[in-house]
Amino acid sequence: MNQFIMKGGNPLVGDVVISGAKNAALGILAAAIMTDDDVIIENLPDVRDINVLLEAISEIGAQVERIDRHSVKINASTIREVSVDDEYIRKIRASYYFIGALLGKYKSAEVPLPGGCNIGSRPIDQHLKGFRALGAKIEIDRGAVIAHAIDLVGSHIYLDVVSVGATINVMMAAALAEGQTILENAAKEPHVVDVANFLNSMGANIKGAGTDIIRIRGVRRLHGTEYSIIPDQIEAGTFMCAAAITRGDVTVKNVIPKHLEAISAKLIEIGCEVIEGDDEVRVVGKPRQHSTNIKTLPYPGFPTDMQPQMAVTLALAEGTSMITESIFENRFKYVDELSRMGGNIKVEGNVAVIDGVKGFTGAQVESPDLRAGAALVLAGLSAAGYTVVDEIGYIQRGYEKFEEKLQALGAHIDIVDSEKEAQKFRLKIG
Ligand SMILES: CC(=O)N[C@H]1[C@@H](OP(=O)(O)OP(=O)(O)OC[C@H]2O[C@@H](n3ccc(=O)[nH]c3=O)[C@H](O)[C@@H]2O)O[C@H](CO)[C@@H](O)[C@@H]1O
Ligand SMILES: C=C(OP(=O)(O)O)C(=O)O
Repeated sequence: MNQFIMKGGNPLVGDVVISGAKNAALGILAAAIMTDDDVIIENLPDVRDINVLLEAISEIGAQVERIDRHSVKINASTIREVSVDDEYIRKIRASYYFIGALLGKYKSAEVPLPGGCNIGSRPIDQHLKGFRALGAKIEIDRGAVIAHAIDLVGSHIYLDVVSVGATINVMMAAALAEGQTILENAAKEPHVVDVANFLNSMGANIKGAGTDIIRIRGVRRLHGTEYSIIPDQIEAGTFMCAAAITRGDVTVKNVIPKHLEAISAKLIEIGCEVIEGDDEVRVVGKPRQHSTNIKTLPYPGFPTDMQPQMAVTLALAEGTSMITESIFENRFKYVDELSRMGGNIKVEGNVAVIDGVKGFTGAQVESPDLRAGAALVLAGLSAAGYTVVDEIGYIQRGYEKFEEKLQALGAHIDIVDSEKEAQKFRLKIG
């Protein structure tokens, strides 16, 4: 029963080095099985979802060699089966990337329907529509997607909704199809571009990633590569909000400031100082921060994965803010937990109306999902007294050594697994 325990009130001050992007790494690791050569991947975040995916890659017969905590060598020439399944892989979202990767390479895949955070209904109809357009036969049988093709042939595919997962998945399968695929209404997220760059470094011919039309000319085979993953936009944004929430002064390092523009713009709007460098962004929180309105949108809009952290920031700003969640309908589950700490947020449909309060008070709360959990930790860091956040497994799916990075910025936070340890923490902090 691991929990985060923290005593709030310290402004966070200092530098934090951002890890590799989880959501890019998940696509890249799956794509790494599309060649029989060695693939070396660097700047992998050491988080649970990545470790689950690596385990699954090794279970289907590929060789996975850890070079160090953040690098891995994969050789998939020994893959013996195209059926991926275990109790952990069912729980993560990115298991769906095995469909595109295996279908592209072996023209056959059997993968359980994906899990991931329970943030709304998360269909994969657009992924399947794309695979079918490439010539695959798809069935859903006993909770698994079963996909087969004699040959994959390039096609013109229009995605009905902008989907990160469908864009990456179809791009992977099309990379080894015959002829050209044109993917319209594609997602433009930095991780889509990173997976495309990775595939191109393996010999794929993908043009236009980062725009809404991606052209993929299929190649016969992909070769080995060495590739370093981009920094995590959402981890960086989370620490930027931590600076604002605690009225601190934090420089997030090893980032691509362009990827953070939507977040920086909102922090500037509420009165924070945001100073961009080449590969760092410094956020200086101000005693008086004010309200604003936000609508989550596909990139370059404001990311849904930053919505809870920004809501906590606005919950401590003067005035009334509105957040419209337009991607996932069930992403306000932190609201009840935050109200235990004194937050004043009302949700109607996909809109949260946030009345700023002067401060939070510590409480015992439960993390409902990954980003909501991180947001509650940020709330606890500003709250008077002690806060305990339960169900931290969600948070560990996507944040590497969250407590250590926060401690280095001066936060009083730790992980404890018993009341005795919690008591020890309280005695130490006083
Ligand atoms: C592992 C990973 O990278 N997860 C990210 C990915 O999730 P995920 O890939 O699940 O999200 P999508 O971009 O696919 O979903 C966007 C919207 O499209 C809808 N949709 C999606 C696919 C489909 O076939 N049909 C359909 O209707 C979804 O319900 C949602 O409303 O992008 C989300 C949006 O940036 C992020 O919140 C997640 O962190
Ligand atoms: C929602 C997220 O992850 P997943 O899609 O894996 O559930 C996330 O990274 O915020």
